[in-house]
Amino acid sequence: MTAQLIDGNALAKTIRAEVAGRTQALRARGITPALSIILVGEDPASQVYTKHKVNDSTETGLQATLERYPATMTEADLLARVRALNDDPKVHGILVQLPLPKHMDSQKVIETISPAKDVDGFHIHSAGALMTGARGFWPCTPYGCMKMLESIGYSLRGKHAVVIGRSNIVGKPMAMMLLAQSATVTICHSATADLKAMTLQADVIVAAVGKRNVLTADMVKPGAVVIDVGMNRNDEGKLCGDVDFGGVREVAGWITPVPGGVGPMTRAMLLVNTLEAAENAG
Ligand SMILES: NC(=O)C1=CN([C@@H]2O[C@H](COP(=O)(O)OP(=O)(O)OC[C@H]3O[C@@H](n4cnc5c(N)ncnc54)[C@H](OP(=O)(O)O)[C@@H]3O)[C@@H](O)[C@H]2O)C=CC1
Ligand SMILES: Nc1nc(=O)c2c([nH]1)NC[C@@H]1CN(c3ccc(C(=O)N[C@@H](CCC(=O)O)C(=O)O)cc3)C=[N+]21
Repeated sequence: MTAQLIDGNALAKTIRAEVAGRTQALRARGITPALSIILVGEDPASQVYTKHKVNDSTETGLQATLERYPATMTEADLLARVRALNDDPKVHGILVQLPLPKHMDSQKVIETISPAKDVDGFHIHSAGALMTGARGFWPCTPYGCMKMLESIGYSLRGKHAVVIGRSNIVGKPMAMMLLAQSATVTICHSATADLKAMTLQADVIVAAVGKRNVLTADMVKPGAVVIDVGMNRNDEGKLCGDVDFGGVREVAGWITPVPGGVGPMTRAMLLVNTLEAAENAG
C-alpha cells in the first residue's frame, strides 16, 4: 500500500488563515505584528528564502522588513543593528538569516537577539525553555513537523521516534518536542554505527541531514510515519529531501514530500511565532 501524503502546503495555508484572523484582531487594537529580517551577503538560496518570508508575512497582514547588508559588514555593526531592533518597540520579531559570512560568530549574533523577539527560537533562552518545558519560542522547523503529526491525529505516546541529525536548529529541538509528547526518542548522527538498525525500529522517522537518500525503503518499518526535513538538489537540479521518496512511499504509512512538505510549514510557524511575540508585547 502506498503511503498517505502529509501536505505541507495545504496545512501551512490553514495556519496562515488562522494567523491572518488573529493579526486582524491585533491590528484592531492598534498593534501591527512586525518582523525584521536581516540578510548579510549575497547567498542565492538565502535571498530566495528571505523573499518568501517577506511575501508570506505581507499576505497574512503582518509587517515584514528585509534589511540587506554586504558580506563585508563587520560583526560589531551587525550586533549594533540587532541591539537597535531589540530596543525598537514597533519590532516584535527579529530573524537573522543563516548562514552568516565566515568572519562572524553566528551563536554570538543569535545570543544578542532579545529572547522576547527570538521568533527563530535559536537563542539559548529559547532552547532552555524548550528543554525544561517553560514558555518560549520553538524553532520553526521542528515546530512545523509537530503540527504535521498533529494534523494526522497521530499520538506519540509510547511510540519510538528516530531523529536523524542533531543540529541545534532542527535535530535536537525536534527530539525535545517528541520527548515532551512522551515518545521514546533516539537521536542519530554521523557517528551512529548502524543507522538502519535504528530506523527499522521506528514508528516515526524525522530525517534532517542534508544528504540525498539517507533513508531508503529497506530502512523503514511498514506503516511508519516519515518526515523529510532535508533540502537538497538532485542530478537534474530539482529540489529533493533526504528520503528516497519513490521507494519509501511504498513502505511508509505517511510521508511528507519535498518540496511542499516541511519547508512551507517552517515559514508558517515563523508567522505564528511573530504573531505571538506581538500578542505578548501588546
Ligand atoms: N525544510 C526546512 O524548513 C529546513 C530544511 N533544512 C534542511 O535540513 C537539513 C539539515 O539541516 P541542519 O540540521 O541545519 O544541518 P546540519 O548540517 O547542521 O546537521 C546535519 C546533521 O546530520 C548528521 N549527519 C550527517 N551525515 C549523516 C549520515 N550519513 N548519517 C546520519 N547523520 C548524518 C550530522 O551529524 P554530526 O552532528 O555528527 O555532524 C548533523 O547532526 C539540510 O538539508 C537543510 O537544508 C534546514 C532547516 C529548515
Ligand atoms: N535564521 C534562519 N532561520 C531559518 O528558518 C532558516 C535559516 N536561517 N537559514 C536557512 C534555513 C532553511 N530554511 C527553509 C525554510 C523554508 C523552505 C521552503 O519553504 N522550501 C520550499 C521550497 C522553496 C523553494 O522553491 O526553493 C518547500 O520545501 O516546498 C526551505 C528552507 C529556513 N532556514
